[in-house]
Amino acid sequence: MTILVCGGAGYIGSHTVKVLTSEYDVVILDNLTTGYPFLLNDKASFEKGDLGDPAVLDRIFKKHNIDAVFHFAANSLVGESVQNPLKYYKNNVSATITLLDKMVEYGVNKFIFSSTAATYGIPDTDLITEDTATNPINPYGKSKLMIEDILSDVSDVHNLEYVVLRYFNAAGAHESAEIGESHDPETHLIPIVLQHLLGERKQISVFGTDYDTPDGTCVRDYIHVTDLANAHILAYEGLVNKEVANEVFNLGNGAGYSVKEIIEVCEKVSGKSAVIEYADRRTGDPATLVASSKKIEEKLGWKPQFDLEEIIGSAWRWHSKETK
Ligand SMILES: NC(=O)c1ccc[n+]([C@@H]2O[C@H](COP(=O)([O-])OP(=O)(O)OC[C@H]3O[C@@H](n4cnc5c(N)ncnc54)[C@H](O)[C@@H]3O)[C@@H](O)[C@H]2O)c1
Ligand SMILES: O=c1ccn([C@@H]2O[C@H](COP(=O)(O)OP(=O)(O)O[C@H]3O[C@H](CO)[C@H](O)[C@H](O)[C@H]3O)[C@@H](O)[C@H]2O)c(=O)[nH]1
Repeated sequence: MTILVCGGAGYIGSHTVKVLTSEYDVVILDNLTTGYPFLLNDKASFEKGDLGDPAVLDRIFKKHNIDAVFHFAANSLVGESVQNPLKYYKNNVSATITLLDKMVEYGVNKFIFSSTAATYGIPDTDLITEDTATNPINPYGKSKLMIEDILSDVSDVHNLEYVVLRYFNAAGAHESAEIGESHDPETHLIPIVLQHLLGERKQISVFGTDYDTPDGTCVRDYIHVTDLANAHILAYEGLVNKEVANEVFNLGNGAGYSVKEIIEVCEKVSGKSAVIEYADRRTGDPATLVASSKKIEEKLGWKPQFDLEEIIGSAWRWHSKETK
């Protein structure tokens, strides 16, 4: 079995490739716009190119006997998506349509799609299930929901089966500390706090202290990147074994932690104290986003293996190594 991983030189894609290569042949397609050569895996073939380019896809589908596509490649900065919506609709929607078109043409009929909690917008519940209404409030979340809708329509008339995985807050690094989270600019809380504790940033800003949460700061559901990687493999095997088809699943730990709590755990793990600036709210941040992942537990037996301290511990080992 050969799996094409679009975006395999990025954060979550590279961790999934690491798990996948123990059992499957892997081809990575990446244009290295936000991914890095050092995240590429020696055991996988690498095709440099853009998934919006039909000629690149022709080359790959002719050269490799692809059985399934895992699609991580996207732009995913919420603020940037508001400033530059066309970039998001072009890369996240248009390029994905090109990919789906070529999959249909070449008869590649299994697809695992990276979606996001941002599809829910500002939900009116504290525990989000897949039945919670989707109401994205920025072009990034909208672009992901558009692909979810397109997948549903395409699978009605073509031989294409898919699983949509809506990740909550991906965090942590591989246990080897060989790969970990690398974004430039980094906007995610945990790497920012750890980079500060390693002396790379003067201070950290807490965006908003007046939310309707126990300590006034935003609550999120942090999920280890290896747990996300494992969910992809279960989803793929579920498609192959006909246990699931054309389903949407949340992926989170089911526990919410506030920004203040995250900083405290980072301080505990690192043994260092943070310099904190309390700042205004960041536009578009919902107060609380916590996932119910009961559906994927019941249908595919997925269960997260890592708790918050393990997530932050693995990230700390990665960032400490990266800083040396
Ligand atoms: N990081 C999170 O917390 C999070 C949460 C929810 C959803 N997601 C989704 O998960 C996926 C992976 O996120 P990540 O944090 O690993 O991002 P990332 O930026 O590290 O990885 C994306 C990869 O895709 C590549 N890429 C982008 N556009 C491409 C194109 N047109 N052609 C070829 N390659 C292209 C980039 O070079 C990069 O290697 C994204 O789809 C993102 O929207 C991430
Ligand atoms: O320097 C910082 C960075 C973040 N935060 C806060 O920490 C929380 C988590 O922020 P992140 O940026 O780490 O994560 P988000 O919850 O904003 O983003 C996650 O969910 C989004 C959808 O809601 C996207 O899917 C995104 O890729 C994913 O990481 C938020 O309340 C944010 O305001 C700070 O206080 N200071």
